[in-house]
Amino acid sequence: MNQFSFTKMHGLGNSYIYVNLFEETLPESLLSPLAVKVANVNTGIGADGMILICPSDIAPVKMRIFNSDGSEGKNCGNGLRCVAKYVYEHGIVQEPSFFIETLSGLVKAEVTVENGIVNSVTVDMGKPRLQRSQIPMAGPEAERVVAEPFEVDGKWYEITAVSMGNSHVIFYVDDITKAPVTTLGPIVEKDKRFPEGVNVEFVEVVNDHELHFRVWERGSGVTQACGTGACAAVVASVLNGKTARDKETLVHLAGGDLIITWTKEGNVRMTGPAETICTGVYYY
Ligand SMILES: N[C@@H](CCC[C@H](N)C(=O)O)C(=O)O
Repeated sequence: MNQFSFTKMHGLGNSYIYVNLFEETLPESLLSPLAVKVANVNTGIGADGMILICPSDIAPVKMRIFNSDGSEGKNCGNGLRCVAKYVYEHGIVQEPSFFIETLSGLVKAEVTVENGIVNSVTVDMGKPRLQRSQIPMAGPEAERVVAEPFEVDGKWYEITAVSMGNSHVIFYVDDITKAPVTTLGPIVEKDKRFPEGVNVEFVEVVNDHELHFRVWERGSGVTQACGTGACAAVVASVLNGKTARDKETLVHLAGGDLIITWTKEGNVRMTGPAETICTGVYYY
């Protein structure tokens, strides 16, 4: 029987099984099936997926994220904060500010430390990608998708699409408690107009610096929080004239709050917590 050591961590209830590939070796062909297995709440450990903390040629560390259905995501905001906490607390990095490589590029993390423990992380998530071809979404390539009419099963909605390295589509709702997360979410996730699938977010605007947010994640379904999704929601809200650019926006997710700013320089900064739940050994 094979085995590996893991750490289960979460950012606002968005939990993953973290495997330190500085110390462990996992065959590439098993990564996707292992993510499905460890994520299973009955027969595995139980989580929204699996995240690998890997050596990198261009940064001190690289993150790879697998959703609970085994698909590989290109970015993960809550995962980045947890990876930052892990590598700092395990001495893989010594400075409080460092780069992390993702499948969609480099991001910069800054950890806030108290008595050797990281309790908050700010990640400069880089610039949102707004052209339709960058989402990617079917239609005229160079255009942005902002308040665009979108039909599902004979009903019309307005959508805004944003890539934070991974793809997001935002629907505005009047009352977040009535958002059709589990009904519209899975249909839109697999809609053919999004050839790579999409993370589906529902947003209620509270005021020009505060949003309520719920998510149906590509490959994982309902989660308590999605960091890249919250960043995309803030960008979408600026594009739709609902919140202000270069001003902190408080995003209320099911699992807690994130502070996000789309700066005038163009980058999106996200600040929030990262927590360790437990460590253990998984047998497969
Ligand atoms: N929970 C994440 C995003 C995880 C990946 C996503 N489901 C995808 O496939 O793009 C976050 O915190 O950003």
